[in-house]
Parts: sequence; structure tokens; C-alpha cells
Amino acid sequence: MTHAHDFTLDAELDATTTWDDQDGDFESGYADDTDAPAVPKADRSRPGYSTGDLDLVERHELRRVASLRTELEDISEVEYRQLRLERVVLVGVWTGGRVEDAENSMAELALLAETAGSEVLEAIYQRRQNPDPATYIGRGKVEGLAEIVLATGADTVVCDGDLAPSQLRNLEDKLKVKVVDRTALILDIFSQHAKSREGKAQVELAQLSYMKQRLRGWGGNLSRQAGGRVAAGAGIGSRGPGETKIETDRRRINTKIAKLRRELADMRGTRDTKRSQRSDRQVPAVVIAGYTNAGKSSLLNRLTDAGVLVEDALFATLDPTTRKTTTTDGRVYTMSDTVGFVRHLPHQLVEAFRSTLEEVADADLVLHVVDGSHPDPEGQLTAVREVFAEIDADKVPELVVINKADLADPMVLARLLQREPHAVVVSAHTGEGVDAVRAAVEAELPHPTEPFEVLLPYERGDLLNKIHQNGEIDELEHTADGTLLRGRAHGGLAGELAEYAVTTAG
Ligand SMILES: Nc1nc2c(ncn2[C@@H]2O[C@H](COP(=O)(O)OP(=O)(O)OP(=O)(O)O)[C@@H](O)[C@H]2O)c(=O)[nH]1
Ligand SMILES: [Mg+2]
Repeated sequence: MTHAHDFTLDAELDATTTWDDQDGDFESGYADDTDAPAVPKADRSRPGYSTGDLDLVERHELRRVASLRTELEDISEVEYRQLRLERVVLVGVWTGGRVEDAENSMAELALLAETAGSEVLEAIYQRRQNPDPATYIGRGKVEGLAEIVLATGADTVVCDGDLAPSQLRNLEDKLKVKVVDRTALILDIFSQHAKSREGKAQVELAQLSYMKQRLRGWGGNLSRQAGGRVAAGAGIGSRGPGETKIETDRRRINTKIAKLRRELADMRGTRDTKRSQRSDRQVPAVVIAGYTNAGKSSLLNRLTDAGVLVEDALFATLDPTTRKTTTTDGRVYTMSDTVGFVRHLPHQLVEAFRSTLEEVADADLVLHVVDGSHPDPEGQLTAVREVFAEIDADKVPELVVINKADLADPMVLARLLQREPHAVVVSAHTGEGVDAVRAAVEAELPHPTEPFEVLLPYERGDLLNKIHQNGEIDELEHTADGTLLRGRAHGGLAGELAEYAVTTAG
């Protein structure tokens, strides 16, 4: 059993099955073959499910009625079709590299699927030079996959890639269940989690663009769909799907996309104004970024008591959440949470989320959080840095924070520290290392540079406050005429202080 592996996940991922083109058979990945059940454990543990062939066929028929065919109707409403994933089988194609990479990729897909609210019944991948242009996995393997779908009672197959519309359609035709790709899955998660107006608009835009590309591919399905619905006794004669309908849909999608783009441009204007106000005030901005599920929101909570939503689901954060906080010596700075990164983030999403990510490029410091307990933290660091480079955020000073120290293997932590000598090890969970992170952040914050020496009258307590919050004080003395201060401030504040400057003669 060369590729046998149980994922070390909480996921109900009981088995990995690998197909190898060389030997033609597919291999089931149960670690112990004597224990290999006829159906995956997840299914066995489900009371009321029998594995009789007839039942399977019946369940299959039921699911078919409730699957994609009926949901295509949504397109005419110019609404993104809801995936409503429930019981899924994951499928990947492993084209090269280490076995662990293939399995990490599948494990991540499993986490994504669970985040979307589905139950993972089985994960399989095939070793092959390239994905099949027609069916993603090898044509000969589709039948085997169909059997697994039937045996597990899955209602959806999720492919670990960005599939062509024709590939999705071919697989759906053969498997008789809904087939989605990684992009659709991520879009679905985004749409479930987006909360702010801007976040929602961005997700919708990305969904519409994705859908528009697929409309062409679904043309054939749309026509055939009528038969399916007639057979199911629904919508007889009430709809006439066909090319004209697709054209209408496409036009409506285009109109909606244009409208969303305009709205987003407006929202972005507001955001830029806010940001320039901040840079006028010279309040340093720290941004927490990193791979999804690394613990960014948890760390922000620890550092600022912000109460940001923390969820053991990928993409818990979709709103840029900014908090104001202070250093131990009273200087004010902001700290923002960001949306988590994923590998192979669909290109249309990178663009859609650019305004969120741009915050990283504008920051004075990035806290790059990585999950030290993940099987491949180095891979995550690299993947995130690639995105930083894409959005011109790679020039921003970066502080690597290795989180989940309480879970991580000490050997892995040591290995990471060797690679990232300036990293800080922390557990947002236990609080271990949080003070070290805070100290490191304070040390990295840009310092004000304009020296001042002023005598502030006592009625200018407001200015004194500002100096405390945004400047640095070297000397402070209370005199009969006011407060005598020496230190450094940012340009704006230094300008305000100018009128109280102490002349050397004083
Ligand atoms: N054991 C342990 N769990 C942690 C730690 N930090 C975070 N977690 C858990 O990891 C999960 C993800 O944490 P979040 O803070 O939501 O992660 P995130 O990076 O903000 O995730 P997204 O916003 O989805 O990208 C949650 O279940 C946390 O409770 C830690 O130091 N130790
Ligand atoms: Mg978060």
C-alpha cells in the first residue's frame, strides 16, 4: 500500500484512495486492509442507511432530482447557484512532486469542503501526467469514481483544480451528481462569509464572472434540463430554456457586473479617504496576514481584545477589521485583520479582493502568521509571500509569527526558527509568547523623526495628549509657565508644535 495515508484531520476523511495510471487498478487507502469496510466509516456510522444496492439506486435517484439540474434555474434569476454541498467525494489529480504535497492539497480541499458545510465521505486522487482534457481524471477512471459516488451516497464531487466548463459537464453527465471545482468551492465559502457591503459586492462580482464563463458550457444542459423537469413534473411549459435565454442571462450578468464595478469603485474611494486621513495623522498601521486558519483573528484578539470572530472554519474573516491600540509607552497604532490566503487562489478572486489585500501593501508592518502545527508551514509561508509579491506588499517589513505553539511539534518549530530566525513563536490559545509579539511589534513600528523642544502652556493639554500618543518624549519637565518637552514627532504634529518651540535663549 504505497500511498496509504490517513489524513491527520478532524475531517471525517476516513480513506484516501489512489489511482495509479501504471497499474490500472485503484487502490483503497485504508491503513489496515483487514479493517477496510465495504463503505466508508462515515456512512456506516449513520443510522438508517443500508448499503443494499437497491437502496443505493433509490437514494441516487432522489438525489438526482434535487441536484444541479433544478438549480440551473437560478441562473435566469442572475443569482449565483448555491452549491448546497452536503455529502461530498473529493477528487484530485497528482501530476508530480511528493506524495505529501498531493495529500496536503487534498487535506486542504477537505478543510475547504467542511468550511462550506459539507461532509467529506472519501478523498481520492489519481497519479497522471496531466489532467484529462475531457474528464479531468482519466476517462477509464470515471467509471470507478461513479461506483464510489454510488457506494458512498455522495451528492457532490469536488475536483481539486480549476476545471473547464466542458470537463465539469462531462463528469456530471457520467457521474449523475453535481460536480464542482475548487474555484466554485472557494467562491461559495466567500459568499457564505462575506459580511461587509464591500465584501459582499466583491464576492458577487467574482461569482458573476465565474458564472458568465460557465454559461456557455451549460448551454447544452439548459436545453436538456427541460426534459428533466418535465419528467419530474415541474415547470411544464412554463419555461423555454434555450439560446435566447442564455443570451438574456449573459446580458443581465454583464449589466450586474458593470453596476457592481461602479459601486465598488465608490466604496474604494471612501476607503482611500479613510486611509489618507490615517497617514496624515501618522498613525502606524500593522496588518495581520497569513494563510487561512493560521490563527490571525485569534492573535488580533489576544493583542487588542478586539473580539473579532474566530471560527474553526477557513475564511472566517472577510471584512477588513481594524482596531486601534497602543504601545506599552502609549503610542497609538492600528492593527488590522485580513482575509486568509489559500494556495491556487482563483485569479478572479485575487482581483476581487485586491482592495482588501492592498491594505497589506500600505502597512508599516505585516505580522505574517503561520500555523506551526500544519503539515507544511514552509509551503504556507511561501504561498503567502507569493501573493505579497503580486500585490506589491513584499517591500513591507514582515514579522513572522509562528502560531499554535501548543499544538506544534517542537522539532518543526525548531526547523522553522532556523529558516526564519527573526520569527516569534506564540500560542494565541494559551497566550504563550503574546508579550514577545507585542514587544516585537513595538520595536518594528516606525519612529517619529522630527525633533522638537517646546514649552506647552497648561491649557494645551490636547497637544500634550497627542505627543503622548503619536510622538516620543525624551524629557518632560513641569515649570511655572507650562510643560517643557523634548522629543520627536511626525511631520503633522511637529507643525502644530512649532508655535510653542523653545528658543535656545530660553
Ligand atoms: N490550539 C490552538 N488553536 C488555535 C491557536 N490559534 C488559533 N487557534 C484555532 O485555530 C482556528 C482558526 O483560528 P482563527 O483565528 O479564526 O484563524 P484565522 O487565521 O483568522 O482564519 P481565517 O480568518 O479563516 O483565515 C480556531 O479554531 C482557533 O481557535 C493556537 O495558538 N492554538
Ligand atoms: Mg480570521
